[in-house]
Amino acid sequence: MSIRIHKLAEELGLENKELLSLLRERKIIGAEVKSVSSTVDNINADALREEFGPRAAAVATEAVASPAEETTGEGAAAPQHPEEPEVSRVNLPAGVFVKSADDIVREKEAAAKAAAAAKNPPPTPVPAAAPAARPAASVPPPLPAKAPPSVPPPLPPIAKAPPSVPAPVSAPRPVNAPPMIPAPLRAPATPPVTARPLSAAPSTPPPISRPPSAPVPPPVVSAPPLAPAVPGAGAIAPATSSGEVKLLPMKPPIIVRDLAVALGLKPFKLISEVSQATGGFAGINSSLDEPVAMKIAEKYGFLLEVKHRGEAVAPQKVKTADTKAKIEEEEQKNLTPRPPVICILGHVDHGKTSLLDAIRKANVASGEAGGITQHIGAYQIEFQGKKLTFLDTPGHAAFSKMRARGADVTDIAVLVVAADDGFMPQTDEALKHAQNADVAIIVAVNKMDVKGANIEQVKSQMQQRNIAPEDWGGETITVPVSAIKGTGVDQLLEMILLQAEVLELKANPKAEASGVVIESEIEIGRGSVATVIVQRGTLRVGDALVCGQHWTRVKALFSDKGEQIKEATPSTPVRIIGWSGTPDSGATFRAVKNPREAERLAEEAEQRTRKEATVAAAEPKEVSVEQLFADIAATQHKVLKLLIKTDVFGSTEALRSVLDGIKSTKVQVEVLAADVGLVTKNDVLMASASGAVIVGFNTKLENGVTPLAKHHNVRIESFQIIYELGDKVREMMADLLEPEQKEAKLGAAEVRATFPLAKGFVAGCLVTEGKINRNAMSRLRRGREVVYEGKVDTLKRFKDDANEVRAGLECGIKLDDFNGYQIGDVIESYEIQKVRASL
Ligand SMILES: Nc1nc2c(ncn2[C@@H]2O[C@H](COP(=O)(O)OP(=O)(O)OP(=O)(O)O)[C@@H](O)[C@H]2O)c(=O)[nH]1
Repeated sequence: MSIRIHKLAEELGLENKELLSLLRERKIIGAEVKSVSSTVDNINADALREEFGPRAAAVATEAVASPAEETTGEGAAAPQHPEEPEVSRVNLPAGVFVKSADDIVREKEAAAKAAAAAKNPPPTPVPAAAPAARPAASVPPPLPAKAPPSVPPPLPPIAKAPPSVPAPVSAPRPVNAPPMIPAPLRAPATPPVTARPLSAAPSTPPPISRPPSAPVPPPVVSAPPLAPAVPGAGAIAPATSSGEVKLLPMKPPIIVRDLAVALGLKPFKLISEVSQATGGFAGINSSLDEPVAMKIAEKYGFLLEVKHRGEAVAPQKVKTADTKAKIEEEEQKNLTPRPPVICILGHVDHGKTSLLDAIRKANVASGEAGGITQHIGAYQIEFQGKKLTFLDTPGHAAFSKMRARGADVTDIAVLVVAADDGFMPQTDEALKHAQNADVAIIVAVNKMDVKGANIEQVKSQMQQRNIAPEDWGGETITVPVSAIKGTGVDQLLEMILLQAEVLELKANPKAEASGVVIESEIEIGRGSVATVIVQRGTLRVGDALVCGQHWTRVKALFSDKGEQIKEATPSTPVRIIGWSGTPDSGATFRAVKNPREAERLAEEAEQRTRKEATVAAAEPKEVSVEQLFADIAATQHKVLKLLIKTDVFGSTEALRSVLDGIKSTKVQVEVLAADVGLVTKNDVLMASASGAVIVGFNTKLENGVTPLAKHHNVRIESFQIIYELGDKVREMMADLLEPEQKEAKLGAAEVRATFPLAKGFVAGCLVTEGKINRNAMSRLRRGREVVYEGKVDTLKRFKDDANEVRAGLECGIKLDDFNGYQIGDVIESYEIQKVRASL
C-alpha cells in the first residue's frame, strides 16, 4: 500500500514541494521523482506521520478553528483564551500563522538553552525539549545553529545485529522506533520571523538542510534509512560494519533487485545508477557486472564483497593441503631403494643389442630379423646381488620417438659409441634425448676389439659435446667395452651401480601401483599384452588398472623371463595380459579401486579424446589462398592407400615414421588403418573395398587370406626389415604415376659421301657408334645444329636392304624424303623408352 505525495503533504501539513525535497533528501524517493502524484509506501508515510504528528494535529485543530481566529494574528497553535481582550485584527493572507510575543520569547529561551546545550551537551538527548517547542504548523522545524553531536537517536547498531537475524541489510526499523530523521531536525532552532509565510521564504535556508557546523553524521553512512524487509534476502548475507564503510557480502550473480535491497535503494533508483554507470539499460532482474555493482555500492558507502563459489571452500582447501602433507609424509616414510632403470642408446649397429646380450648372457641379436632391434624390450638382471632393469631401445632412426620415450622412464642412459665409428647422427640424437630427460649419462665405448678402434677420438668428441670424460677432467663416466668379447662389461655394470647409488633411487612399494607402458601388442591366445615398468607401488594380480582409454583387471603377470609372477615391485619390468585394447607405448597406467572404476575412467578418457577430436575438427580453420591451391592440387594427387599390420605397437609407429619420411609432390601415402596382429580376411575385404595395399610387418597371414586376396585382387606385401618396406612403398608409389619417356641413343653414323638416286639422294655413311636401325628415330646434325629429324626410311648395306648396321660398317642411309646431306653430317639414331616416374 502506498499514498500519493500530495495527499501525504496535505496530511502532514507540508507544502508539496517541501515534502518532495524532504523525501528526496532522505532518499525515500529518487531525485528524478518530480511529480507529487508519485507515491510513497506506507511504512515511510507512517513514519512521517508519526514524526509530523503534532503539526498534523495542529493543522487539524486549525482546520476546525473559527475564521475569526485566523484573522486575530494569534499563533495558530496557541491556545485560545476567551477571557483575553480582543486585539485589533489584521488581514493576513490565508494560511499564514502569526506567533504571539510570548511564543517568541519562549522560543528564544529555548534557542538559548539549545545553544548552551550544544556547547556543553547534556547527557540526555534533546528530544525532551522538543515538545516545548511549538513549531509553526506548516513550517518544517528549522535546524538548530549548533546541533549537539549526541543528538541523533540511537539506531539499532548494525554491526551488533545477531548473526541469526535473516539478512536485513540495514537495521530494521520498528514501527515505534525513533523518528527516521535525526533529532536536531526536530529541535527548535533560531526563532523564525514573526510572520513567515512558508511559501514566501525563498531566502531562508531550506528547513531540513543542515548548517555546515552541525556535525550530524549522514544517516546513509550509519545505516541506510528505512531499509525495508528484504525480499529474497536469504541470498544476501547481512552487511557488517567495517569502520566507515560497510562490508556487503553477496554471492554472484548480482541481481539489480537484490543489490537495491541490500543498498536500501529503490530498484528504479539503482537502475538509473546502472544506466549512468554503464550507459546501457538494466532491468530489475538483470545481473550486474561485478565492477559496476562495486562502484555503485561504493557510492552508497558499501564495500561489496563478491563471494565466489570457489572461495567458500577455502577451509576445505586448507584441509586438502593438510591431507596432502600427510600423504607426502607417509610417502617419505615408506620410501625404499629401488633398482635403477637403464636405457641403452646409440647409433644403429654400434652394438646396443650385443652389449645388452653380453650383459644378460643371452643371444638376442642373432635372432633378430635383419639384425635390427625392432621394439623396446625390458629386462632385469642381477649383478653383485643388486637388480638392474634394462630397456633395449631400437637403433634405427624410425624408432627415434620410441627412443625418446625410453629415455623418459630411465634413470641412467648408457650411450653406446662404436670405438671405430665415433659419434654418429643418431648418437647425437640419443644424447639429446638423454639430456632432455635429465638422466645420468654413462658412455660405453664399444667394439674396442676391432682394428681402428680409437677411444681417444671418442673422448675428444665427448669433450666437444660438453660431456667430457672423467679422465679428461669432466664428469662423464666412460667405459671401454667389447660386447662381442665380453670385456669391460663388468666394469660397466659396476659403474652403473655406482651411479645408481649416487642417485639414491627410491620408491614407495606400499602405494597404489603406477608406471609406464613400454610396449604393447596382441598375442595370439592372450589378447592385448603390454610390457610395463612399475614406477611406484606394487602391482599385483587382480589389480584394476587404467591407462588412457584402456583398462584391465590384471589376470596374469609375467616376468621378463616369461615366468608367471604374483606381484611386481618398483622398477620391475612386467608383462600384463588382458587389456581392453593395446595401450600406447609411453602411456602411464595406474591402479584404481576396482575394475568398474577402471572401466569408467577409461570410458571417460575415450569420450574426452573423441570430444577433443570433434571440437578440433569443427573449429573453423583459416585457409590461405596458397593452402587452398595446395589442397586443390592435393585432390589431384595420386594416392597410395595402405593397410598396415604389425607385430607390436612400436613397429606401427616406426612404420608410420618411415612412411612420413617418404616425401613426394606427386603421390601421397594414405594409411587407412594401422593395427597390431595377423593379416585377417577382414583386412582383405577392407583393402578390396578401398583399393588399398596390405603391408604386413613381422606378422603372418591368417588362414585363407592368400586365396581371398587373389580373388579380390588385393596386393599383400610382407616385410621383416624396415628398410625394405620403405623401398617397396616408394616403388608402389612411383608405379601409380604415368611412366616418364626417356630418349635412349642407339648409335651414330657419319656421312662420308652422297649418291644421287633416281629420286633424291642417299648418304653413304660409316656407323661410328652403336648401331643404326631401319625405321629408328634419327636426327641429322650439322655441327651443333639439328638439320633434320625423322625416321631411317632406307638402310642399305651395299645393294641390299638391311635392318641393322653396327659400328665400324659402311651403309647407305636415307631419312624419309630428306635429300640435303653434306659430307661431315652426323646421323644419330635413338629410341624412346618408358621408365618409371620419379616421385
Ligand atoms: N667386433 C665387434 N663387433 C661388435 C661388437 N658389438 C657389436 N658388434 C657387431 O655389430 C653389429 C651390430 O650389433 P647390434 O648389437 O645388432 O647393434 P645395435 O646397435 O643393437 O643395432 P640395431 O639393433 O640395428 O640398433 C653386429 O654384427 C655385432 O656382431 C663388438 O664389441 N665388437
